[in-house]
Amino acid sequence: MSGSGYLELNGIASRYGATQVLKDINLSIRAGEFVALLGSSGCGKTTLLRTLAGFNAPSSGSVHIGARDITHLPPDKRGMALVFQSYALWPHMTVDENIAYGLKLKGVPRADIAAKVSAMQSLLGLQGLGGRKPQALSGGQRQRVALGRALVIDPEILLLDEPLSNLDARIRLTVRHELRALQQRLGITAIHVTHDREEAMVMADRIVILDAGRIAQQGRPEEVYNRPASPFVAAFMGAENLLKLDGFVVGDRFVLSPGAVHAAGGVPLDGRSLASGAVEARFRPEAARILATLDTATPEDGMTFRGEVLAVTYPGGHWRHVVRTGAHEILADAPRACQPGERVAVHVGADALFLFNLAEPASASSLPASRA
Ligand SMILES: Nc1ncnc2c1ncn2[C@@H]1O[C@H](COP(=O)(O)OP(=O)(O)OP(=O)(O)O)[C@@H](O)[C@H]1O
Repeated sequence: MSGSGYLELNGIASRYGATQVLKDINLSIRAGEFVALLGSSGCGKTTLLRTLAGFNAPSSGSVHIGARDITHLPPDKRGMALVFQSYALWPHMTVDENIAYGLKLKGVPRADIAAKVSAMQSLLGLQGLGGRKPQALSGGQRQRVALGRALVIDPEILLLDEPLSNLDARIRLTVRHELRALQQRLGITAIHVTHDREEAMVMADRIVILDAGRIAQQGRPEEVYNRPASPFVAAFMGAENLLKLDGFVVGDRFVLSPGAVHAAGGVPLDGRSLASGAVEARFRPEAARILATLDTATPEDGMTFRGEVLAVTYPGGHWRHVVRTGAHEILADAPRACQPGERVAVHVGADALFLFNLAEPASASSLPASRA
């Protein structure tokens, strides 16, 4: 074991035939922690969860719970429960029977089963539904039955594989909070697979972002959101606007060189590892501020560029502008609508500007190959 966590994954690699899916995964999870595994489709989230559950054997590496090596233990001996996206309830069984299922398999006495099932139904707000079959339940109720079936066996670790993605948007928001509150109340360790950034942000103590089978970054939600460690994480966390710029390190600042459509600017280094040369600048649409007039003195902190509004939409709460700057297009949100054809200046503050060194220098006058 390498870390001091409760659940430890060391050097986990996994393959399907010749295809390597997980590469050198090292993860140390504390008891009672809620960890979200976040990543785009096919990056290996489910494979990692199945490896934890014991359904996939890793090709190398180990899994420990405390001092116990569980790498080769069968799923039913791991003290874990898995909840799927599809709920996987038995259609011919009632709610009571579905929840009781794992207890029956364990040979728990009937009277104890009845008491535990009833307690679980109270906990999950399923009272009065015990006699119904799954098809007579709403999606949210089915999801709670699936959770009840998982939790009733008192697992040490709860594994959740996109359990909310079949719920409609409104119920999903409620169940997110219910699930998180329940996990905290029971003090259970939870690992939750999702490709939904907001879901991971609001539910998890820690987010682990996977990219092509590797951990791209892990940290508290606000850390990965505000301090993305790579262009991939920045883009995945919503900073999809991309400009390529040049700059140089002066003392504790990275100074951005002026170009044909952007003014000089800069950011405090503040722990960023940046070298003089070409950089990729990423930022979120909501971080871009459309300045009142082109004559506004350009702030030194951050970056200001000129452009032309191409299109305006109203997604709710703000106006979203497509702005052409140089040969490229970015998205910028504003509380008021600018008109297509309007010439604007756009400012992005230093805090919201994520800079990463590029291998090759970019010309300051040729702004980025950005939005696909
Ligand atoms: N049984 C299998 N045999 C071969 N390849 C597989 C198998 N299961 C998954 N894969 C491949 O392994 C890769 C990772 O799959 P995995 O299901 O872990 O991804 P994921 O991140 O959970 O994706 P999604 O969000 O779409 O569910 C994918 O390229 C997938 O096609």
